[in-house]
Amino acid sequence: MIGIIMGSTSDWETMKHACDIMEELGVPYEKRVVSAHRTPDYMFEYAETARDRGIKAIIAGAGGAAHLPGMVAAKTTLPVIGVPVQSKALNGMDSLLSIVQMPGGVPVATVAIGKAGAVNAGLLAAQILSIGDGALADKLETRREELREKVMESSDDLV
Ligand SMILES: Nc1c(C(=O)O)ncn1[C@@H]1O[C@H](COP(=O)(O)O)[C@@H](O)[C@H]1O
Repeated sequence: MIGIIMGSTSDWETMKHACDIMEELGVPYEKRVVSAHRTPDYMFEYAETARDRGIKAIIAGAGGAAHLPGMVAAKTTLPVIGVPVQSKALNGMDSLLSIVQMPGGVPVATVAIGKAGAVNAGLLAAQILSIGDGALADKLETRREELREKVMESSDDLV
């Protein structure tokens, strides 16, 4: 199971794209609002209990002072994938820089700002799971092949 968390319901517009990937690939997941700033004790509990609850990787999205992915990573040794949500004031540069510059020893796999990042976070989590799941690996291969075919055919649109 994959844990998908976000700092606020206002991140849902972005983070739903990670959930869509889970649905598409048939990967079980849970989605929760968890905030390092607003619900610090719950964030600790979530991160500390995640492995024992069967979570295999955590996707954490946040915007602005996006400390959630890093703080969750500080409290678990599960893989944490950070999604920088596009902020209004600074277009997500603040989110990106808050997530990506982790100190040595506590990694967060940071993806791109916004929707593409959320999609890739979902795919990366699935790819991690696919190490021990051949059926999921096959689904990921099929998805790649479809993408390749779509791009090959897209040359015809250049009129
Ligand atoms: N960056 C964080 C954290 C955190 O890092 O723990 N908690 C909430 N937030 C972010 O605040 C932004 C504005 O939130 P509101 O829309 O609720 O005011 C959101 O993008 C959220 O991720």
